[in-house]
Amino acid sequence: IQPQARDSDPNQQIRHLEWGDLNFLHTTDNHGWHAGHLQEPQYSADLGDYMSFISHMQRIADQKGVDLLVVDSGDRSEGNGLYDASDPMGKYTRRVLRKANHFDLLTSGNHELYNGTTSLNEWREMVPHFGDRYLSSNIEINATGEWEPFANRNLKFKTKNLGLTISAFGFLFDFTGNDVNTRVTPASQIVQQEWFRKAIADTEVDVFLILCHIDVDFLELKFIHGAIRALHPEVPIQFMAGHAHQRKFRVFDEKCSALESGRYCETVGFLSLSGLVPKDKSAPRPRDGGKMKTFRRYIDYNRVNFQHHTNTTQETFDTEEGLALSREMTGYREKLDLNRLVGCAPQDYTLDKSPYPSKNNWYSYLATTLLPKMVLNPARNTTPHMIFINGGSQRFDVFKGPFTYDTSFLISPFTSRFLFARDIPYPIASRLLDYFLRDPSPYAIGKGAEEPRKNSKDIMTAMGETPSWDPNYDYADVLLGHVSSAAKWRSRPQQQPSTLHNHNQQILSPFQSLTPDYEETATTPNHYHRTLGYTTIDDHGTTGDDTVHLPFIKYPPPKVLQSDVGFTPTSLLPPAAVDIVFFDFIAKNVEAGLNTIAEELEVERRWERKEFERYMGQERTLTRLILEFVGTEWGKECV
Ligand SMILES: O=c1ccn([C@@H]2O[C@H](COP(=O)(O)O)[C@@H](O)[C@H]2O)c(=O)[nH]1
Repeated sequence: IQPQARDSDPNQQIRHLEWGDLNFLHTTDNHGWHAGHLQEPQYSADLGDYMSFISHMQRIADQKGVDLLVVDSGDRSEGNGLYDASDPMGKYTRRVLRKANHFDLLTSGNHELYNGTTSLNEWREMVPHFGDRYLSSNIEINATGEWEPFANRNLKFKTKNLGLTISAFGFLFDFTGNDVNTRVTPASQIVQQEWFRKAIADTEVDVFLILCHIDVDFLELKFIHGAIRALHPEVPIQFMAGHAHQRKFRVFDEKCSALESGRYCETVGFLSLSGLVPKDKSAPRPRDGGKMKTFRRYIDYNRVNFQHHTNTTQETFDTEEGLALSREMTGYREKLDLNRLVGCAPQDYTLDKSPYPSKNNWYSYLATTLLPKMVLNPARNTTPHMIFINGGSQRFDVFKGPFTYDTSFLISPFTSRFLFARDIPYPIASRLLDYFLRDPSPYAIGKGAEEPRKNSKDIMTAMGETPSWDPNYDYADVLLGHVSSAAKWRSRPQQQPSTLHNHNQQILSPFQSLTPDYEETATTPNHYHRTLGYTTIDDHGTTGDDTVHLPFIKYPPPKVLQSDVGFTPTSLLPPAAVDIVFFDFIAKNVEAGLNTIAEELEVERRWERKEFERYMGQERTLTRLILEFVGTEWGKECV
């Protein structure tokens, strides 16, 4: 744990783990948070603590004679000062991850590929270090003038204790925002390639393991599942998924499920498979033969929970390696000056725990206060303008109290530049937001619904080209929006709110009456403390989270926010034209939006991206602007 962080409340109710034959610890979308959450005790463990946890879990697995695999689904990059403040970015993050060397298997996310230097450094430093264990079945890189697989496409191996034969792959969703030095082949095409079909034709495999940076509800998983199931109706398939920044678990069939383990070092996913029978007759027989069973649990990322699950104490938990790694990260954080106090946030500003717009919402604060004050171009300041920011550019809540140099990266890590399109006729400009809201491009974080998904034509083509395609699949549910059994849980009959009480005998709000943990709440002994946290509902029901929490309400964040400067949009006399100011990250969307609207309004003018100009200097990133704003506007007396 880092010196500035605090341990979580030790008096919370924690659900246990059920070990199986093959067990997993899974992380995803850590985005550089390896030093832990300094302002949130519930997620305050760091990578050193996680290493100690892994070594105890490994000991338990060995004592039980079962297997444990530690896997990561990518997006280790971007989103925390430890990653973003170094030059080159990620220098220290990659170093500590190599030193920890704790992954049995890992793969890449989209954030390893947005920036060409990031993908090159990942390929140069991480891929050779992890060797065969770094899996990437659908990414290629051109680092030497030739395209080559980014990492190992498939790994077949036997587990240490039970000798289970695993065939593992690594997939990224159909991502298109990567730099030109990488290319991503859609999973629907990979499943038809010779090498993949040969690999899955293997009849010795006990478990197909698909490590992927793909949300459990994305169509890509159905393609992979369908391709394997067509050859192996009975062999277990396990997806270890990522990207949506949520805790999710989805059942595909009796022997196939997908676990997604949240984000930002808030969650370690635990999954166990029991009832596995190795095809290799010389392998030891697992004790618990019989029907296959899958168990999942989302562990809150803190030392108290890690100790609970390993039956250790403050005195017996830490390993030498874990402590050394924590110290090393403390040193890097000091070197990067991450703890420097910049100002004091006067209140909490949240991305999705308060409605947009409202006074506690960070996007609202940006739109009304910060952007108009900080996004400046002396030559154009007197021209009325609209500033557009994609919602996904803002990554984390601001907490009341110390705002450090590190915080600026947690909130807004990207280096996008401000561009502008000058003198856009108001009738066109005023329709842009509506265009963005209708556009399926990804403007927000990990939202499946917003990624450009396949249409029915693509699916029919793929089905036609794949003779062994499983005709029993209901593809319509993907096209219409998947309704998993979680929805059934949500809609099951609830007790009347007026009869509900929490453990302190306070009447719960109607919203809380919807919380899945209520049944347990009613029987929870009074001495347990409840903190706000995850109360996940998934395909196995309502008890996936290891810590029994009170729920927080989540509101939809804006896909794109608009800040109007120098005019009042409701005025009867709007300006004839305005400047449109935006991040270069959405330049192509602005171009498409302007042209689509112009066409709709039968205006002849068309715009090209090369006409867009710099609104501010290259170094004036939003991260910098936030730092300057906080430093001058918020004061340094934290109460
Ligand atoms: O340079 C960038 C890169 C990404 N974004 C935003 O992030 C999301 C994707 O993040 P995930 O963690 O993979 O969900 C993308 O949709 C953008 O909204 C950005 O703003 N700038």
